[in-house]
Amino acid sequence: MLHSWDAAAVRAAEEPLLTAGVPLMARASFGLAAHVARALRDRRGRVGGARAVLLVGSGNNGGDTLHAGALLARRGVAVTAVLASGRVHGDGLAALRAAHGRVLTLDDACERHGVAAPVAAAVAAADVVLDGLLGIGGRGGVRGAGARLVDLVAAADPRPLVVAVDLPSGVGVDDGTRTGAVLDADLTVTFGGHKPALLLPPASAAAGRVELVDIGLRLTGAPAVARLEDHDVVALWPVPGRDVHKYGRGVLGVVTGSGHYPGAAVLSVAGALRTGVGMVRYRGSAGAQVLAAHPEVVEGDGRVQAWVVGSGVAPDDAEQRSRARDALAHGSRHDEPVVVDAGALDLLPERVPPHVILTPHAGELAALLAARGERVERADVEAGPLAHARRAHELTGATVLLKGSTTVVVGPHGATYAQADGPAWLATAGAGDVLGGVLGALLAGRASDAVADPALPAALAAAAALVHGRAAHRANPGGPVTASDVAAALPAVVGALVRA
Ligand SMILES: NC(=O)C1=CN([C@@H]2O[C@H](COP(=O)(O)OP(=O)(O)OC[C@H]3O[C@@H](n4cnc5c(N)ncnc54)[C@H](O)[C@@H]3O)[C@@H](O)[C@H]2O)[C@@H](O)CC1
Ligand SMILES: Nc1ncnc2c1ncn2[C@@H]1O[C@H](COP(=O)(O)OP(=O)(O)O)[C@@H](O)[C@H]1O
Ligand SMILES: [K+]
Repeated sequence: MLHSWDAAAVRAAEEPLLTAGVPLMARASFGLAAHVARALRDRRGRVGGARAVLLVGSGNNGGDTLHAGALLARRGVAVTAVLASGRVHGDGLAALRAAHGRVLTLDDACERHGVAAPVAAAVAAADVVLDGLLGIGGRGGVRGAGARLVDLVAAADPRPLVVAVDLPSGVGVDDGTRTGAVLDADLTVTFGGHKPALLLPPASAAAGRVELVDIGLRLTGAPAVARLEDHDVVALWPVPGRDVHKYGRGVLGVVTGSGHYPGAAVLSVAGALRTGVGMVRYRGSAGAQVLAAHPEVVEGDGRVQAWVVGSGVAPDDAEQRSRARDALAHGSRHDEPVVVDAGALDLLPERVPPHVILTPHAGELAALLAARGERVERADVEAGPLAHARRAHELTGATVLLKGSTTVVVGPHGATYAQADGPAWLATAGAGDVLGGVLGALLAGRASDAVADPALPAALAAAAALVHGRAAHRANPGGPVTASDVAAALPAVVGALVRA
């Protein structure tokens, strides 16, 4: 599992080490210089003779950058530091000057007249640019001279390699927001531990590849945001024991699809069956289509361990909405986890337990919040997925899985995941219906655990997103997929993950 820690946790871990005189900045800058040197070697065959530009802000992030620049200068790199502030890290600046690095400043005249010619020339000639404007001390986006530097580098042609120091400057460190100018990096070299912005959308898209430099921090306690990796899945998966029978594996009740959208029922059932479940009981108006596609499904009432409701349930299908409402009420009152998707999100009671899991996309989450009196539009959710998923969790009590290119999951006790496992090809109609089925199958298999441990539904939701994304890759590596292809790829993905 990949963990990330917020700025306060990182500072708390740094403090005793700094008091004890541990040279954290030397460790950070040494690791940074080593990664930059490797990237230069990969790109141009050798380190010596390369040209580097350092964008240097007023804090320790700029200090790391200046020290790394000094190390690179001693390896034969022509280093130019551009100081975006009149006040920069003194030791770092002295180290760079001692290593014969060049230093350019953006004085007041430049502030008024744009970026000075020597700066523009240095950026145009650079093989690599190190973004050390702001680190975990950044508040709001990059402003002033720094913002002009960001624009200058972003427009450079050919584009130099961009390395973000600790994290891309100006992103919301703890919430993953992106305000103002942000320089998209090819590589981020982060110190001590990942920061939430490196996992959370939309900021995570600016980080590029992320390398972690161990500077000896002891980061303990719960991470701010986690990301499941393949090897985490097996511990969460309801792998059947030798003597299990179908009812013991879990029965999933599915109330999805409608006259308008029978395909959603077929796809949600496909997701569940191919993830592995003892039995699917289908209730609803698309029974004929479901049975034609999946003869193993049982239609009608009967005992279930978990539910999936809402995918493809049309607003004017009163009968199917009433079934979904009943299932939701029953599941939230009893020990039956419920996945609530699409057409059932507006049927949610005021408060529900965390074994009710909402699976909206950004537009649906905005509508859910707006129905609860929040002034939110889809664009707001996209700009701050974590904050809005959290708000929905606080308002409803439900675990919230917010779909997107990176899927964000929020549950109780701070359980937070950000999964980025699927290709962009997965943005296709019906893919969300398959995901609902995957999650439903997992919950049916672990129903009593998911009720007993309020944080488990969030972990299972993250596992469902991981498997769903992997299945999209496997269905057609590097190319287009249909939702049916994704479902068809699930058994092999699950098999590979639980055998590993
Ligand atoms: N404390 C240490 O010894 C270590 C710190 N490290 C580095 O230090 C960084 C944190 O350093 P700092 O706490 O000095 O903070 P930063 O370097 O992130 O920046 C803080 C400075 O930027 C200014 N600032 C904040 N928001 C701004 C904005 N939007 N526009 C323009 N200026 C803004 C502040 O007034 C302050 O002067 C980490 O990200 C990491 O790179 C690492 O070297 C590890 C060790
Ligand atoms: N750009 C993207 N990259 C990767 N996955 C994506 C992207 N956009 C959407 N997805 C995923 O595709 C699925 C789309 O679901 P959804 O929007 O509910 O579609 P539908 O309602 O048609 O099934 C979700 O699992 C979502 O996380
Ligand atoms: K930075």
